[in-house]
Amino acid sequence: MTDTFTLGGHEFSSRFILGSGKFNLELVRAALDHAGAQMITLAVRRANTDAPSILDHIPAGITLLPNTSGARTAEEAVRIARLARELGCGDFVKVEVIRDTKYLLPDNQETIRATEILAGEGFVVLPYMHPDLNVARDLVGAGAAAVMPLAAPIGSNRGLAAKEFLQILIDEIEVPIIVDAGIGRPSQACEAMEMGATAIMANTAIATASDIPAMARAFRLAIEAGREGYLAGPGRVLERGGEASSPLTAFLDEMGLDEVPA
Ligand SMILES: CC(=O)[C@@H](O)[C@H](O)COP(=O)(O)O
Repeated sequence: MTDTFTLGGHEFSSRFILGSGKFNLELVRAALDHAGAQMITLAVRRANTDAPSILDHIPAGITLLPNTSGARTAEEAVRIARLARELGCGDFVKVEVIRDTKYLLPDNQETIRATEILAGEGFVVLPYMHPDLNVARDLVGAGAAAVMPLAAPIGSNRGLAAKEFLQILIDEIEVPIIVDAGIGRPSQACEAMEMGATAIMANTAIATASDIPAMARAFRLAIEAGREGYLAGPGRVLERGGEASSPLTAFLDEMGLDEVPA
């Protein structure tokens, strides 16, 4: 049975999504051919101005995820999302509302407002958010199809800085959790998947690698390994100072023996 997840009625088997902060054709090709991406984000402001458009290089069958990057308020995000739809980019939208220009952290409150309006207009809304349980619940209540909490600031390659809070969302929120931003290494993507994330969005880690196709492939393998590890149900971890055990101890216990017979 294939292990898939569904967003807005579309089924995805790939759990890697290419982000669009740094965008070029080599990266798009690597994401498709080596990372197996089935969804690629697109900054609408670029789709609107680039000549030739990056849109010409995304094959049919790949789901476009236009984002609202550049928006500083809910209203601006809504306007960008509507423009994306008019440009023929489909009904998916990644809501990004960012007022802070230093750390590029999302404005959770404006993101909730934009999500509510766009979900009401029939968009499949995937909001980029700072990982906060109350906000995630509000986003689900506002109609989000998934939530996209950051792992660390965008473009930082710093990994799972928000790990504790991501785990709370994974444990408590019923829509897919797509860990976005800051994932810098395949091992970090693997760890997020082992924690139970639904999928990973990454951009900078691959875009800034020395060998882009090789890093794209490494991400695919890491995400698949993490997912398999999660599904396999990782074994328990002993508390520090806990009693160590080995297969031999268990065997001796079963035999009712304290030590190996002479
Ligand atoms: C919010 C945003 O722009 C992200 O989608 C970004 O594209 C991915 O983050 P990284 O560049 O840190 O991987």
